[in-house]
Formats: sequence, C-alpha cells, structure tokens
Amino acid sequence: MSVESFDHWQRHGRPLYRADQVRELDRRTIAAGIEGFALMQRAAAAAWQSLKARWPGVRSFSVLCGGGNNGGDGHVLAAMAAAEGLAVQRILLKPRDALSGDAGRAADMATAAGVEAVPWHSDLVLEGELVVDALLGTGLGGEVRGEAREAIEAVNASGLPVLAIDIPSGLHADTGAVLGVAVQATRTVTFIGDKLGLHTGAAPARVGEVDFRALGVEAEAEVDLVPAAHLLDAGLIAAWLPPRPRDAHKGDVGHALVLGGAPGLGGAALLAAEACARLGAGKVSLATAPEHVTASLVRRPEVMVHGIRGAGELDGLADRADVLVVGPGLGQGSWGQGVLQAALGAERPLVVDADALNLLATLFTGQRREEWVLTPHPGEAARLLGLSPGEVEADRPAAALALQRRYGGVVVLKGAGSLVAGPEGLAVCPHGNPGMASGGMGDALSGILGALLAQGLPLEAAARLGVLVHALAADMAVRQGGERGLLAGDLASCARILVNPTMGEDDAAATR
Ligand SMILES: NC(=O)C1=CN([C@@H]2O[C@H](COP(=O)(O)OP(=O)(O)OC[C@H]3O[C@@H](n4cnc5c(N)ncnc54)[C@H](OP(=O)(O)O)[C@@H]3O)[C@@H](O)[C@H]2O)[C@@H](O)CC1
Ligand SMILES: [K+]
Repeated sequence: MSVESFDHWQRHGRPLYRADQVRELDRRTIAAGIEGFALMQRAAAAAWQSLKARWPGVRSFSVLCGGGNNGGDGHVLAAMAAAEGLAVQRILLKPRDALSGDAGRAADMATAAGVEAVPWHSDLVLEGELVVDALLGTGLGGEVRGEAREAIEAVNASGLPVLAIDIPSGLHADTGAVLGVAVQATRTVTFIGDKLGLHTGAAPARVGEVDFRALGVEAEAEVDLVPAAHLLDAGLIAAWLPPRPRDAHKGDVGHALVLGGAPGLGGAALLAAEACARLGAGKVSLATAPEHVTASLVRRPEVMVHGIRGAGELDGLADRADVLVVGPGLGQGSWGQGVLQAALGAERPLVVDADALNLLATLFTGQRREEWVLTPHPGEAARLLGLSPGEVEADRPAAALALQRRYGGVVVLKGAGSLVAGPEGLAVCPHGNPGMASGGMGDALSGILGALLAQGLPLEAAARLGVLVHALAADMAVRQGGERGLLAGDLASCARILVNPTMGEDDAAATR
C-alpha cells in the first residue's frame, strides 16, 4: 500500500459499493483482460481459503448453489475442497441444463472433480459440519421467491455454522434489508468491492464476520468509481486527534453548552454533559431546569451548571460557547420549545438530538443549516422525513442521504450500522453492540459530538469520529463487563481512553 493510499485509508476507511458498482468493477476487470471464469476461480479460491482459516480441520460440508454466478462460486469451491479430500454435498437449486455461461462451466468443473450433485428438495437433510451459502449474491432482484426461500429457511434451521459467499442470500447488497428471508451467516466472504449492504440495517445481525477479498481487482480495474460509502476505521482517531501541545490552554479546546433537562427530565442532559467533558472539551456548561442543578453538581462538579426556568434566563450563555448541544431531555413543552428557539437563533454549530428533532419535525419545520449535526434514531428520522420507521429501515442509506439533502449539515442515522451523511458522502460504522440498546446512549453520543466540535474538528469529521468513538467505547465497555446491563454512563471513561491513542495499554488498564 502506498503512503498516499495509506493516508486515504486512515482518513476515509474502506470503500463500500452498491451491487451495480461491483458489477461495473467486474465488467471493467473482464474488459481489461481477466476472463469472467478466471475471476470466479479467484473468488472461489478466496472463499476456500476463508473457510479453512475460520474452520481449520473441517472434513465435510454442504454447499447450496443457486442458478447464477454466486452458485458458480459454490461449484468451484466444491471442486477445490474435493481435490483436498473433503466430503462435499453439492445441492443444486437449478438443474445443470438451466445453467449457462460461467455458472454452467463451474458446475461441470465440480462434476469433473467427482463432486456429486443433488437437486434441492424440501426434505433434504444438509450434511457435513457446516453449510456454504452460494444461493444468491449481488444478482438478487426483489423478494426471495420459490425454492430459494425454502432453501434459505433450511440453512437457518440446520443449526450448522454458515459461510456466506459474497453476501448472505436474501440480504439486499445496497441497503442491508432482508428481502423476505435471509441466511444467518457465521462468516461472509465478499469479493472485489465490499458492499454497503453488509454493514447496516439487518446486516450486522446476519453477516457474522465479514472477510473482504479484493481478488486483486482494485489495481487492475483502476478504480475511479465514487464509492457509495466508506467504512469508519479506527485509524481516524489518531489522524484527527494528535496529542495536545504541551502548552495547551482550556481556552484552546473549546467551550460546549448542553441545553436540555426540562422539568422532570434531568438525566439525559447530564449524561451528555458528562460525555462532553470526558471527551476533552475545555469547558462544559449545562443549562437545565433549576430542579436538576443540585444533582448535576454533585455528580459532575467540573460542569458549570445553570438553572434556567426558561430560555429568557439563558443570559448570553449561548454566545459564550463555541458549540451547542440541544435536545437531551428537552421535552416538547414550552421549556423545550423556548430553549430550542434560542439555540436555533445562535450563530454556533449545533448538535441536535432527541426532542429537539421531534420539534423540528412538528413545530419548527422547514429549518435547514449547514453548521449542524442531527442525530436521529430511525423513529425520529421517520418523523423528519414524513415516513414510517419501517420505510426508513428498508433503505437506511437512502434515508440518511435524504435527511442530509433536506436539512443540510451532517446527519447521523443511528441504529445497527450507524450512518453518517454529509457533504463528503456516506460513512458506515461497523462497530457497536446490542448492549447499546439502552436509555441514554444517544445522549452520550450528542455529548461526544459536542466535545469534538468544541475542539475544532470540522463538522463532518467530528460526526464520523464521534460515531466511531461512541461505538468503540461501547465495545470496550462490553469487553469489561458484558452486553446486558451496559449503561450509557459506562461509555465516557472508555471513550476517554480511545481519544488518547498514544496512551499505552498499561496506562489504559490502570485507569479502569
Ligand atoms: N464475473 C462476475 O461477474 C463474477 C461474479 N461473482 C459472483 O457472482 C455473483 C453475481 O452473480 P449473478 O449476477 O449471476 O447473480 P446471482 O447473485 O448469482 O443471482 C442470480 C440468480 O439468482 C436468482 N434470483 C434472482 N432474484 C431472485 C429472487 N428474488 N428470488 C429467487 N431467486 C432469485 C436468479 O434466478 P432467475 O431470476 O434467473 O430465475 C439467478 O439464478 C456475485 O455475488 C459473486 O458471488 C464472482 O464469481 C466474481 C466474478
Ligand atoms: K450467497
């Protein structure tokens, strides 16, 4: 990897493509002189290596082959495994004479290697220690039909580990949505271009480990396609957060003001303020309802807490801050409405979350600005777009991009495979875990984003980095104590370790 591409990787992460773009890469590669069947053999060889790396010592497996080139990969893999003495049960969704082109040639190769073929039928028992899913790849069109559906259900019912070829069958390669039914994979080996649909929506729960194999195509096809997205990479942290100069002053690293905690809703704003302080903002202020002041000061004396009965008591606070975080515990009543109005009037970058988003969808409609980060979960995103949450989840990348087009700035669409949409395009977070399905996680994220903006990161970099650090912090906290019972308040100390990447492991352990 050249220095230039290493730098690109660190800043942007691995490129992700849609199915049509991967087909274009295939086409260019073939046009450049690598035959389609040679590419299929590379894919199968990579899959076979992946299988052996994940399941060393395996002696037998079944492979389900669909009627297209995804099935073709399966036939060639079966031939390779048989040549090394494995017992392979090769199951055909379509008879040999219905196969054409490379898929037909691949099926003949497996037959010539002595791998028997059995036609799919619903009483078939899948044999061997694991299943290879070569039913449907990037050629899937629409809801899964007919026997493919039955076969996918049989794979999932088998209880065997599954290696999915290119993409778990039934998963949409662009959106990560399940088209009726999808294979539950243990590992997915994916070729030529990593796919956006392997990393968001239902995908994180379906794909298992993703093993990306470029098959040497990147260089050969001279990739100049604009990727559909980039996968957020932990290298971003060191790239954007170098060690501070020895003479740093708190005035250099920003002042964030958290606006939230309407009467009766104190915790969320405090969680945001705490995360903001832990992520390195020089100063953190919290403007909250007076009833929350004492508790906030007891918990976090470093935060400057201001009790306000309404926006009229903000008293120039917003003007003294570099960035405002508005929404955690805001409520949608008169307190929250007044505070949001004041925030929208401030000429400061904003992080907008929770009830502030609901108010944007109802009372404060038509707002658009470039200097804000909106952080909706799918329900809030649906309200902001006038869609149902199901419609948002059916195509999360499209929803994130639509929100960014409509509202400007940068949009973080939360949920498994969080997406960041901004002027630079889409980024996807491959980290995080189900322990994050608990109250307050979004508040911690908004505080993290506020801290990064306060420290002077550009809006989109702050959003990408904040989402990454939030998810990695949750993963670190889970390694310490498990998923169930993970609290939003557990994230801040882990996130602190992550944003000090020069800290040695020993130092990090000592702080736990
Ligand atoms: N040279 C290359 O390009 C390389 C490609 N490579 C590999 O090829 C894969 C792409 O292959 P592809 O384009 O042939 O499509 P593929 O995923 O096999 O699907 C087509 C089959 O699915 C079926 N089917 C479709 N929709 C359906 C539905 N809703 N419900 C049910 N069935 C449905 C469709 O049936 P039909 O509609 O024809 O009846 C047909 O049988 C790619 O993912 C990678 O693995 C690698 O080898 C590297 C080189
Ligand atoms: K597949």
